[in-house]
Amino acid sequence: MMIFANKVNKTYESGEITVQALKQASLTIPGQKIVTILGPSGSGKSTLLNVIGGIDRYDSGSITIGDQVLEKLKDRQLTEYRRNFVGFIFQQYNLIPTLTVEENVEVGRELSKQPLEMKDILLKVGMWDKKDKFPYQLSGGEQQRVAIARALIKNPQILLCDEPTGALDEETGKNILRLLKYVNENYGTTVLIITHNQGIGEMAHTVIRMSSGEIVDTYQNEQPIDPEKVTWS
Ligand SMILES: Nc1ncnc2c1ncn2[C@@H]1O[C@H](COP(=O)(O)OP(=O)(O)OP(=O)(O)O)[C@@H](O)[C@H]1O
Repeated sequence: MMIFANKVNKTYESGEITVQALKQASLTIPGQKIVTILGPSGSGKSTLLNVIGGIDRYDSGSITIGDQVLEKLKDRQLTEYRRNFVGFIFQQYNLIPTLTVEENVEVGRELSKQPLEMKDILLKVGMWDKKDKFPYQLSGGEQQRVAIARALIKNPQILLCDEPTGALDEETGKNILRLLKYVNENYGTTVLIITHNQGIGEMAHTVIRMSSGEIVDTYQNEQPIDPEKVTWS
């Protein structure tokens, strides 16, 4: 699903301070790609992900996802868009501690109109044999696999990942990147990955660099490398 943003602006007001988190941000991302968003802390990466994902509204400009123009959607339609088209993955996994692996993933399934099969998804992420465990009984990498399953079971067109490997060591992090690549190749999902790790840019089809709310650079990798070969930092 194609993502198209044109001159998007977003400001946050907190007290007397105004922060312009997105300044005239424009980009075009063809469908079914892996895209990484690089940039220093506070450069607007999460804000960009949140407006694309329909978590947050923007002040001006336009975002088109497939055939939906987000600023034209009413709140209820934006919620529907988010539920049916978008999966989110965060650094902190955000699993519900009192629910098992399967129950956590069920939360994602119930949100969607066209969910995938529970067993298929848990097998794909390698968590079927641990479906009755609780989050505290799992390693960080396993918890992130469950979070990915919860996002994937919705069968989203777009998977938005905010520092998905930020809390993981190199080996576990690369396993998660391999899983994201698998998802992109086998489900045709567009995968957007925010990262501080420049090396992750090498496995993407497209790299977007942000600074002070602006998209300063976008480039394509002719030959994205395998996640195993990513330089970790
Ligand atoms: N809800 C909010 N209220 C007020 N200011 C905010 C809010 N969210 C973000 N900001 C500000 O907007 C700017 C961009 O923040 P954003 O989180 O998008 O940056 P980022 O590049 O994702 O940073 P990081 O890498 O640290 O997560 C920052 O100056 C931040 O303080």
